[in-house]
Amino acid sequence: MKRRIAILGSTGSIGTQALQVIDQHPDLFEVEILTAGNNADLLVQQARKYEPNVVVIGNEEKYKWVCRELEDLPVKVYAGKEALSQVGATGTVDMVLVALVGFSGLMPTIRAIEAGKPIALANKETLVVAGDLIMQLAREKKVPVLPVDSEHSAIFQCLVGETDNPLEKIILTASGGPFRGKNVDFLRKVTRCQALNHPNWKMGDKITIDSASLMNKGFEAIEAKWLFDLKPEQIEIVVHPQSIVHSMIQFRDGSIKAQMGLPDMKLPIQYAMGYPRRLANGFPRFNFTDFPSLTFEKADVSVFRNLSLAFDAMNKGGNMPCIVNAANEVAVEAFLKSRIGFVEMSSVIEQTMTKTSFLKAPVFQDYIETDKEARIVAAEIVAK
Ligand SMILES: NC(=O)C1=CN([C@@H]2O[C@H](COP(=O)(O)OP(=O)(O)OC[C@H]3O[C@@H](n4cnc5c(N)ncnc54)[C@H](OP(=O)(O)O)[C@@H]3O)[C@@H](O)[C@H]2O)C=CC1
Ligand SMILES: CC(=O)[C@@H](O)[C@H](O)COP(=O)(O)O
Ligand SMILES: [Mn+2]
Repeated sequence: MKRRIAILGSTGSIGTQALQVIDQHPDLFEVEILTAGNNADLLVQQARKYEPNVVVIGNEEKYKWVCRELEDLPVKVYAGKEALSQVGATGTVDMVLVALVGFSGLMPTIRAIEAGKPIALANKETLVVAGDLIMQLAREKKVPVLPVDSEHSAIFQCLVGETDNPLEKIILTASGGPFRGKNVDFLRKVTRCQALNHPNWKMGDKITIDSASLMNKGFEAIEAKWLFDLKPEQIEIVVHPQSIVHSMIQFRDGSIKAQMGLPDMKLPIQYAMGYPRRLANGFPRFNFTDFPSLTFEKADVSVFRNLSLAFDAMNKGGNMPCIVNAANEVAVEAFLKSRIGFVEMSSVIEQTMTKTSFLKAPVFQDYIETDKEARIVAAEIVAK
């Protein structure tokens, strides 16, 4: 039986690569649902090629156009936020790949878990915002949350066969982004274009800026805490500019296991979609002699302050990571629109952390309220 996949965010970097994985394995996977935010053109092209049962366009103004373009196909078309949240829970879906960006991934993930659907999770912000709630719900519903993020997929792969061996720590690798080795004065002047020029990965704009500011690595630490049930002090960050070692785990005897390969998201996407099987593929192979020097260095948190802000939030707990996520989304958008500079993103986040109501033990509705409040606070700081 083919595994029927819902791809939430099919028009993005992860979504389009997931479709390339499916192209490699037409005998194993079937596209059941595709969703887009604004990119109706690409959604329609994808729907014509993969003939899913359902498509959802986030932007309701494009609903009629998508309906017209697909009227000759037996595809159900829906639009809007509520449809996006519900669609993963559809009965015919076997697995939901959450490839949405930011807070928008939270509700669809919750609804899919509630419906008992295995999750392939690319959307790290969902775990940053409400990792306690998501993992608790997944345990209750006995639903696997399979990491797609390359570092977490690496750790997950290293953990296979190690259930009785507790971890001493994990070592998350960071490329260091386009500004590795630069100082704050340099960062003050960087442009949107420079920040979007990631050295190793071609990704969506938001995560690319997060990689440049190292917020991505801070978020990945929080993501790892929840996925692998770790204490903050068990999470180490190491800058590895070649992005070949995707991450490592260290056991109590000091032994370290690493997962390696070329920087290509199709592998972790395929691993999650095919889990527990490793599927054959024709993706390019890593060759050691092409990379005679794999290097490792410390992250400079005095320059890349977002990394320590994320660790502060993880240590503080409660709704603080949710506050940081909201502030970061506002700050990244403002930077991309050239309303604030690169370094100012950290100030917006830091101030939002002190000005938004802190809750030690938030419940679901608190996360929704916190997200709203923190966005207002951050937007006011940006406006000033
Ligand atoms: N790209 C990568 O290599 C990696 C990404 N990730 C994570 O995966 C997630 C996706 O990243 P990436 O693919 O790069 O992002 P992209 O920006 O490339 O794609 C995001 C997708 O989500 C859709 N979308 C965005 N906002 C909304 C919204 N409000 N409502 C409905 N749909 C929306 C977009 O639709 P449209 O374009 O049609 O508007 C698009 O399909 C992120 O959480 C990221 O951190 C993790 C590891 C690696
Ligand atoms: C591909 C992937 O998983 C990204 O999250 C990647 O980690 C970004 O690179 P950085 O290490 O520069 O953040
Ligand atoms: Mn990653």
